[in-house]
Amino acid sequence: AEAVFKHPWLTVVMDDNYPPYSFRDDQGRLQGIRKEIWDAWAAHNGIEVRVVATDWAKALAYMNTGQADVIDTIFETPERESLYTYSRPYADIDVPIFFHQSISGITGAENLHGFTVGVKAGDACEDWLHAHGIFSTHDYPSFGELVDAAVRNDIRVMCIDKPLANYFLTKRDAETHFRYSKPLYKGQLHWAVFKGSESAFKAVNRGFEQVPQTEIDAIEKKWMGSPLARPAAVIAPYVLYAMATAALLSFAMLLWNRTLRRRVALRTGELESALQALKSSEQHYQALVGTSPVGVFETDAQGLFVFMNERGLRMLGARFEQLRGNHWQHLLHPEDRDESCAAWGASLSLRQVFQRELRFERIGGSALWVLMQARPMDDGDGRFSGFIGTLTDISEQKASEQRIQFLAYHDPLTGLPNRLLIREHYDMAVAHANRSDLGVALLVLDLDHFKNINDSLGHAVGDELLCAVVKILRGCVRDTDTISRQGGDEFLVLLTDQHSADDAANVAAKMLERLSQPIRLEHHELSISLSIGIGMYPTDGEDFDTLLKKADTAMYHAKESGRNAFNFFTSQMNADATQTLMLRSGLARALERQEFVLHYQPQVDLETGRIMGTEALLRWKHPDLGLVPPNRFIGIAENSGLIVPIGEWVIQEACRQAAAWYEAGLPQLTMAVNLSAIQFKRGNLVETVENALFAHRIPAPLLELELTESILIQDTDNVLATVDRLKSIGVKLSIDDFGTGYSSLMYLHRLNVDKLKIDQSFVRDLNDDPDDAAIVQAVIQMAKSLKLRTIAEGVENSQQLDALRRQSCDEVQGYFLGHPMLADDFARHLADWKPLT
Ligand SMILES: Nc1nc2c(ncn2[C@@H]2O[C@@H]3COP(=O)(O)O[C@H]4[C@@H](O)[C@H](n5cnc6c(=O)[nH]c(N)nc65)O[C@@H]4COP(=O)(O)O[C@H]3[C@H]2O)c(=O)[nH]1
Repeated sequence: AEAVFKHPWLTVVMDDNYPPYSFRDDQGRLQGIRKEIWDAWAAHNGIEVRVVATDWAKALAYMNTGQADVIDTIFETPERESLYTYSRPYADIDVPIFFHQSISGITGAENLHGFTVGVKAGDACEDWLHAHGIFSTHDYPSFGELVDAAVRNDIRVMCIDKPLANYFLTKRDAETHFRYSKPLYKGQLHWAVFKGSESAFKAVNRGFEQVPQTEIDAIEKKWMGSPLARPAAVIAPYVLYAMATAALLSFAMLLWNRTLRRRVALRTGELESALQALKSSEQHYQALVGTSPVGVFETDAQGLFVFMNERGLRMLGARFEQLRGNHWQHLLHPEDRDESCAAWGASLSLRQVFQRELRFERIGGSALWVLMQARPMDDGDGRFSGFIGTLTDISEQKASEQRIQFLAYHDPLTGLPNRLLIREHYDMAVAHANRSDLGVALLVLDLDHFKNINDSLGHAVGDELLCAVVKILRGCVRDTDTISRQGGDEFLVLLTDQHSADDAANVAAKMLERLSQPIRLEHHELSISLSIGIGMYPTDGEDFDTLLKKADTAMYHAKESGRNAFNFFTSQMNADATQTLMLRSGLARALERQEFVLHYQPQVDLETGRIMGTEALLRWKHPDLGLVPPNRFIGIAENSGLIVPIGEWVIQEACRQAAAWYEAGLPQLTMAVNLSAIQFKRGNLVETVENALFAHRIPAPLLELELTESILIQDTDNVLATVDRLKSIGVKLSIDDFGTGYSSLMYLHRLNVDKLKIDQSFVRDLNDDPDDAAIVQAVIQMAKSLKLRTIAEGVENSQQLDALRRQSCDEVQGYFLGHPMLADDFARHLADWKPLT
């Protein structure tokens, strides 16, 4: 040994602060396992061992400067590997991070960033931390001081060998203030010699072989209570508790782990089979939806389509790209939109199933009837997530329903409404007539001798004829009227908006006239006539059945009176209608037959009291009816357009008469002539007037044209233009019946007229009705402010005349001053006239 070692003794250097292996007691004496083991080594080998126990850094320095043969209580680290040859380890040491209990979550080096880690200077842990990227370390000269700093809270984290920490913390009664992580690494305690001192190494090893194991075990047991292989046993009882708890915990953990694993396995199995079930149910669902005979769709919470199966797409004639992101309500047929949207809104707010028959508009625009059923869905958290539903095509069902409905209300042969439907239409027409103060006519039509055609030519020809008749009848009525077939050869016709019985008579006459032409069928040409009975609402009855009965009676009268005729139920109407017919047919030839004549009514200037003008009033000397007043035929003439040539004749004749009077030596008079609205629309009014004035050399200002308000309210721009042209010729213009219309005031400032004619309805009660008096007064004042003259018509007595004079009316006209009379009579009237005083 002496040759092997530097001296005749063995120098062993070690840490003096590494309990329980090596440390100093309160008196400063060296104590611990390693000291006693080296004592035993010395005793068994007869070689002195000088143990130099000191601060670890110094111990290293002592060794490295060659002052010791052996260094003990040393850990093997990579840095030291090249320096020493190590003995087999004699103890396993955990090196964890100890941290203050207020800190949580430190499990290893990865959590140490941001902390200053306390270490003992030169300790292997420092090397380890640096190697693992932790450089914020703070060195303490000894483990004791490191622990003291931690107990003082100077540092809160320290890296320290577990036995040491336990030893110092227990000594300082601070073990419960700290927790520790799992070991950063496990250190192993060795003794070592310098590399190259193999002989020394062997000698020391051989020396240990001399020491019986029992003795070594005894030493360790003395300091630790159990051999060193169980290092924790050395330390205070709490460590035992901790270890027991840890053991229990790890057992519990194991058990829990195992249970957990089993549970996970079980759950995984469950999930896998659920997934499998889901996959197959998804496939089922896909197959079901794909082959479903109904449309299946899904919307999101906003009502936008997110899915539609093939069938649904085919029904709608769409590709899904055309629907995606579209609100389903955009597809609704406009007529169904409002109600369907309201019903949808209600289902949504009540979270109820939506079910409704409605129409969609296909992509091409055609209508599709569907039964739509949709169920609101939620997203599992109770939030509405959209609708899922079906669309069943019910177009065929609807078509047959409509067909049944149609047949319930229509005649299958002609497609005309039957009696049920015309009855409904009647109620609507009556309601409308009441609102607009008009009448309704119900006509019963029966084809004369239709039975003969059926019997001789067969039912097929009869049917063909009926359809042809319907076509002709349709051409005689307006769209708002209704033609209905009652069966056989009988029809009903409902005429709406009837101003008078004349309207109905006109239609009936038109029907008779049109049907008087032969009807061409496929193989035959047939002549047929009609008998028509007319009932008027409200004159003849108010309810449908009463009116129908009366129209029926009237129809039989028409048949009795020789067929091919129409008949009103009321005798007066019959008479009127007959007369209208006569007038209509006679009017066309009245001009050429020179049946018209003008009567003249004087107009008196109230300032002078003289007759200064006359109004030409048309009369028709009917060969059968005698003298017909204009109110009976002007309307018919206007309807037929005959008013244009008749009106032209009036202007010519009035001018001719004015010239004749002038030539006969009568004073110059203004000649007032009435114009019809139709003359403004058709015909060349301005030219007519120019021609007449020119032909008879009448100064234009002597001709006064009377316009009615009805002229002024239609086609205003044209009327205004014509009025302007007439004015530019120089003729005078007056507004007839002023005050009876409603728009006259509006036109007054735009129309360049000369005179207002106060309607006789205001004059009639001038002295009895204060309202009329006020109106007359107002019209006169307004006219004055507009610099227009006024003439009051219908003056029948002196009281009216006086009142008008008091109100400063300019002119008067009426029976009191002279009835309308023939030209010769007028000339005499004029000659006999005594100016008013
Ligand atoms: N109760 C009563 N009536 C009086 C009195 N003085 C005159 N009359 C009547 O009142 C009507 C005045 O003519 P109007 O307002 O232009 O109303 C005229 C005019 O609008 C129209 N009319 C007459 N002649 C023509 C014409 O040549 N062409 C056009 N388009 N319409 C004409 O026929 C309407 C009726 O003419 P007439 O039957 O001649 O009826 C005339 C006249 O006979 C009176 O003191 N008391």
